[in-house]
Amino acid sequence: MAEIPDFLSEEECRVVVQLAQLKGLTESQAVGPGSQEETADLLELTPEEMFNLLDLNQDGQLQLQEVLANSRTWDGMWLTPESLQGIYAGLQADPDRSASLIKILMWGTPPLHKPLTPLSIRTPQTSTYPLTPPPWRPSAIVLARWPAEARFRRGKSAQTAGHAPSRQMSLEEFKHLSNRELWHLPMQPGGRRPQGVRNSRHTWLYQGEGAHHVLRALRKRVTRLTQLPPLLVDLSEPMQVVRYEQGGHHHSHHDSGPFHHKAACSHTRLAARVSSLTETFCRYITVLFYLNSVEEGGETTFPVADNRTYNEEALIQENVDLLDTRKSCDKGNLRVKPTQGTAIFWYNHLSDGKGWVGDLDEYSLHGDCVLTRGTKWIANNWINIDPDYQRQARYQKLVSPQREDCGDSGERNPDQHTGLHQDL
Ligand SMILES: O=C(O)CCC(=O)C(=O)O
Ligand SMILES: [Fe+2]
Repeated sequence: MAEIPDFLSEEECRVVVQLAQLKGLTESQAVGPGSQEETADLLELTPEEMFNLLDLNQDGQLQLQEVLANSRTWDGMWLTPESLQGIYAGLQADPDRSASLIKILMWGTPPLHKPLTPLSIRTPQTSTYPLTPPPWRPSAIVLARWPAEARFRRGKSAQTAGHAPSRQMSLEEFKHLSNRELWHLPMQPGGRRPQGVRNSRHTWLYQGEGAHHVLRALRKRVTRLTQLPPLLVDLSEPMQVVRYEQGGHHHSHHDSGPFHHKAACSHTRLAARVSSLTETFCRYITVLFYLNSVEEGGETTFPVADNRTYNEEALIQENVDLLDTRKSCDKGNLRVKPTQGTAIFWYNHLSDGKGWVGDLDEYSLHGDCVLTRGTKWIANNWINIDPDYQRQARYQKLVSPQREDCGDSGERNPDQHTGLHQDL
């Protein structure tokens, strides 16, 4: 991780904050105190419409697999194929796990998934991409309730094929899950409403042609900082601006997902020409700007930075959960105090050794400590690169054929990409 003081001027910070306010900020995570009813109201879908959306093969029955395939949850979390398989197996073996599953699927916060460590849920993402379709939200609940409901029949086709019996649900059965039930959220112990992975508001600011000159200048500066080809930076996500109020926090997470050939990257999904079960953000680099100096709390924490080994189990030990930034920020290895104009940046992936993006760097785990006084404004610039070189190349070709001369599109031998990856 590198810290760069005065990466932005005071004036630039002010402009970015104002542009974000002008655009309007939305709740970063809808699951949170008081949000349940509001979200239910927002979703204007009849049970038929919802069923139809979930019924991917349009056979008039909802297979468990179809619900799993739509298991995108709040806060943009996607489950890895391994996790899905684990959940699938877990559901069939032990229906009583449904209560914990609700927690995982709804929040994905490590403190809440403790009872389910064998399932190895490890893909909490940071934020909802602007295009996230709301209809997927209830699917997590449907899935969570799946084993608990007595109404499900066993899938005939799976049985006759000699596989483990799979359950499926008809529209009539689906309708029995009333709207209230669909939106049911379990309380935390003590009757408290659930706390989200993240407690903030955010918006997205486009930085391409026609955007405010400050935003465009920042994009250019990020290009110079990362020394990546401009096209890669230009084709990345827009700038995300986040505002935390007092009490705001963001539990520790990875900005990018672990790489699976079976999973598509959100940004190259359309070009991937594969129907994949899961999708993940592929964010090679994070550049985070502090837009104001924070009065108290709100540090960015890197709980395992510089650790010699990374062990997921060791993150949660003896009542200390290093991932819970509400409780354990003081136990992490590295904390950065937000200072206006400072940028920090880090790689979320390792090199594949051939000059391209490799595995997720688990040490890039980070979060935001609770803001104890004042307001905190930050902005994120994520540089998206698909660890699958051919998919990235296809994507670039598809979205910017006129820019092939930039030297980063077209089919090339992946072994030849020396110079693109910047090692720490
Ligand atoms: O607010 C911070 O300091 C960290 C934010 C973060 O990690 C994110 O938005 O992904
Ligand atoms: Fe993050």
